[in-house]
Amino acid sequence: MDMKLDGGGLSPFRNFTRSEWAALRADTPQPLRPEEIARLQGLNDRLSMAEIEEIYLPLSRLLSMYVGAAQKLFRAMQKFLGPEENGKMPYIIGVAGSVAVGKSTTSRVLQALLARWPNTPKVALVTTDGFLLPNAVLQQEGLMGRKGFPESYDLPALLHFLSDIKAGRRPVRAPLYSHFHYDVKPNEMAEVDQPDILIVEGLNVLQTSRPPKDGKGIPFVSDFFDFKIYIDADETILERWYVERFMRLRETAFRDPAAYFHRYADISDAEADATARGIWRTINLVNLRDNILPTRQRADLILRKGGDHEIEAVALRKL
Ligand SMILES: Nc1ncnc2c1ncn2[C@@H]1O[C@H](COP(=O)(O)OP(=O)(O)O)[C@@H](O)[C@H]1O
Ligand SMILES: CC(C)(COP(=O)(O)O)[C@@H](O)C(=O)NCCC(=O)O
Repeated sequence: MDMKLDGGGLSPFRNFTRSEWAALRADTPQPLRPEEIARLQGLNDRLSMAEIEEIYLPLSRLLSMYVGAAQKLFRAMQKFLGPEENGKMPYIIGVAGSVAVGKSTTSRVLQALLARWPNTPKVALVTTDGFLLPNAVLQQEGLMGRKGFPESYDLPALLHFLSDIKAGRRPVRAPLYSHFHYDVKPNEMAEVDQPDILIVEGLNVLQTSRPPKDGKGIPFVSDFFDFKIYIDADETILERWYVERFMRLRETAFRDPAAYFHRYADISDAEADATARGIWRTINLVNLRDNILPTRQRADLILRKGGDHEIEAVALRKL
C-alpha cells in the first residue's frame, strides 16, 4: 500500500494487506448474537458482515489485548502506591479522519465489538463536535466558514473533559452537537460514568494544541489517548461520500422545516450537488489538507479505505 509513510526502512509502521490483516482474527469467535448484528447493520445499511469479520474483529482483538495490558499496569501501580489508591482509569481510544470518512460508523462498530470482551463490558462513545463553539460565538468571531478547524472548538473544555475522565472522576459530562440544528445543543449533556473504554471520535483528536498564549505548556488533546486510529481515504472518494450523504439527507432530515439545511430540500438536484461540493471544497477539504491529514503520522493504526468503504490496507505502529 502507498500511504507515503515509509522513510526508507525507517517507517514506524508495519503494513498489512486486507487479507493479511483478516488472518489476525486468529480463532476469535464471532461474538455477536443475531440481534446485535442486526443492530449494527441498522447503524449503516451498507456495512457488510465481511467488513465486520475481516477488519473490525481482528481490530477488537488487538485492542482488547492492549486494554488488558494497560489494566494490568494500572493495577500494578495501585499495588505499589498502597491500599488508598483505588479507582479506575478508562482506556481512551481516539478515532480521527476527514469529515465523511466514516468515523461515526467505525466508532459505533468498535463500541459494540469491544463491549463483548469480558474485561471491557462498559464502552462509552463521545464525539468532539459537542465541543464546537456555539454558532452565536462562531458568527461573532467570523468563524462560521471554519467549522471543524482547530479555532472552532472550545479546546480548554475538551482538555478538561479528557483530564477528568483520565483522573477517574464520575460522572463526567460532555456537551452534545445537533447536525439537524447545525449547532451545539444548549441544554443537553451526555454523561460518561467510568467506562472501561472511552472512544472519542472527531476531526481533531490527533491534533497538537495551538501554541499557548501565556507561554505555559498545555497538554495536547492527543496526549490523553491510549490508542489512536486514523481512517484514511483519497480526497476524490471523500468528496463523493460527502456529497452522497448530503443528497441523502436532503431526502430525509432536510425535509423538516426546523432543519438548518431545510432551504436545500427544495432546490434542484444540480443546485444541491453544487452546494454540497462548494461546502466540501471551501471548508472540509481545506481542513483535511491543513489540519487533519498532517496528523495521520501520529496514529497507532491507519485504516485505509477504498471507494466502497472497504478497508483495503492497514498500517500498525510498531515503534
Ligand atoms: N464501513 C462503512 N460501510 C459503508 N458505508 C459507510 C461505512 N462507514 C461510513 N459509511 C457511510 O459514509 C458516510 C460517512 O460516514 P460517517 O460515519 O457519517 O462519517 P464521519 O463520522 O467521519 O463524518 C455515511 O453516509 C455512511 O453511511
Ligand atoms: C461538525 C463537523 C465539524 C465535524 O466535527 P467532529 O465531530 O469531527 O468534531 C462537520 O461535520 C461539519 O459540520 N463541518 C462543517 C462543514 C459542513 O457543513 O460539512
